[in-house]
Amino acid sequence: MRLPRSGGFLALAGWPHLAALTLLELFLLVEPTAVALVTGELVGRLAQGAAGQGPAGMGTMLALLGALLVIGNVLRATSRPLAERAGRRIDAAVREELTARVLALPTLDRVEDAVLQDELTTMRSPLLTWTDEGIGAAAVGRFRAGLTMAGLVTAMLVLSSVVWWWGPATAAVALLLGRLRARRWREFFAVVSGTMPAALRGRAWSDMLSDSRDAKEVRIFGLTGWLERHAEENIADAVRQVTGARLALLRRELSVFLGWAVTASVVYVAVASSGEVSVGRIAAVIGAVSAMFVISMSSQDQDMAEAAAPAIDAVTRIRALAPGLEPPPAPDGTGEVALRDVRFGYGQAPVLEGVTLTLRRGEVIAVVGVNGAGKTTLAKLLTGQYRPDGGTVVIEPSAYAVYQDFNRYELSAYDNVRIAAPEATREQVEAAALAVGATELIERLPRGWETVLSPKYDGGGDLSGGQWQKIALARAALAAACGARLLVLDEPTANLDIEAELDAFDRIRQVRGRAAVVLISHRFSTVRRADRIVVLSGGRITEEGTHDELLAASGEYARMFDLQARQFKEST
Ligand SMILES: Nc1ncnc2c1ncn2[C@@H]1O[C@H](COP(=O)(O)OP(=O)(O)OP(=O)(O)O)[C@@H](O)[C@H]1O
Repeated sequence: MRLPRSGGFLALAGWPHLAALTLLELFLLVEPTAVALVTGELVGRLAQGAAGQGPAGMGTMLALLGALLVIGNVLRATSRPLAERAGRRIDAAVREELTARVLALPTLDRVEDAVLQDELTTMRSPLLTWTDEGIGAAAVGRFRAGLTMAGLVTAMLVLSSVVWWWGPATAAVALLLGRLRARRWREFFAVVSGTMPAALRGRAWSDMLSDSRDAKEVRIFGLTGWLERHAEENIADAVRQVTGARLALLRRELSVFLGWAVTASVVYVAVASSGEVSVGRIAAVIGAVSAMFVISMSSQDQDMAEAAAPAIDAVTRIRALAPGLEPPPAPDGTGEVALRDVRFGYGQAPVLEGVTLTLRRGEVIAVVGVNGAGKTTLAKLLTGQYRPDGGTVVIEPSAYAVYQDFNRYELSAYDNVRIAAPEATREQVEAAALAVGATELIERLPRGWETVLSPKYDGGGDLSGGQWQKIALARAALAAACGARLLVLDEPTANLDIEAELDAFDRIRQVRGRAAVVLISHRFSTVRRADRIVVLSGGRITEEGTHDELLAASGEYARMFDLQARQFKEST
């Protein structure tokens, strides 16, 4: 069942490559038998010469043999790079296709899907394929393995020219031993695949030892020994299983080789006792048996296909898992982004239920609620990263969001801001930084705007949590300046001190233009300045209004506000 699938991958190498590879491989497969035939003929004529009949046509035969050997060696040297190139082209095409498929997934929940992530890990894992180019190498390998049949047929014809049944009999043994060997390799790779989860777990543990993000806590809490123990436990178990399987494979390989030795010996004895007098034919038969042995046993290509089988299966499943979805509904021309009676949950239990919310252009809406109330989920629904389970969300296509865990790109400060609107001009980028008060901190960096924001780079710099948030706010300001109609700010100022947060909030208000701003924050000093405040509780919007209206209503908002105000007074 695997053949058509790898055949499908093969086409990705491109027809010119495949045609060149086919011609070259066919020549190389027929070449050992042709060399055997010409050598046999040459030896025969030499024997005739020794018998006094004169070495007729020796020059031509020698030239032919020389040409075969030279061309064979040149093409053999070309064959591997050509096959590798074809394999790499296939890998590149598969990567491109899968990346496009995952990027085309309209919602984040599909990308986060555990099954999809597992399949992607399996597909990429060099542990499975033992090479970075597994699928390509496998598809080309299987193709080359198919071509070996041509070599087998040629060698078979030579053997049958002496005694008709020798050819089919030897070829049958060759095929049988080849299949046996392939099955052993399949068993071996099944063991390797089985150890994948443990090996990946072990790698995850050991990655924590060297990952710079984890290094701080690993050292502070003295976790090195603990992590090493877990890494070793998982990896040692995987290595033990693979080593055992490898030893078993070696033993079985030996028996296959012995099988061949016996077959070759039988043919040689049969030739010797057949009364065949032509030295040339004897040499050709010996050459043909050797060629058959080489062809059926050098099945690395076949092995490669076995190794990559799980990766090929994973790609097939990813293709099935990640079909395109209908695009979300676009704004209906009223200029309003809206959630209507929305229901959403990550699993069985709903996180949001019956949520209806309309955002007006230029309005600042604050969303408040206790931890886990569903504020971030609401933000992700608004920007179309999740699809609701029920109700409708009208998505604003030109939205920009800054989440709590916004990306800290290992790029220059300039690119870290510009990334919000890659088409922005230098003036716009600098104006956005100025608007949120980030200019000074950027200009103080070792190379100013060109400083890479990562200490991993020579001349790179790092920023404090609050400074990073100013970069993220500059992105939002730039997006607004470049036409974003919706800004979602999910706790973008949590690391700023109160004064800096109020200042940042005022600045965002100033630059928002016609964009609606959704601000998620736990700080009521900022929240109270929003045009409208919604309270999320138990998955529903329980209160909605201005700060004064909500205080007057004496509901949950008023309670949370009082609590925070009291704490603030007590601490000052
Ligand atoms: N990717 C996810 N997969 C599964 N459950 C999730 C996921 N993200 C959030 N949740 C769950 O959904 C609920 C709402 O989470 P959400 O992050 O929206 O809350 P929040 O109000 O933003 O909380 P916080 O104030 O702590 O940031 C929580 O119970 C959380 O555990």
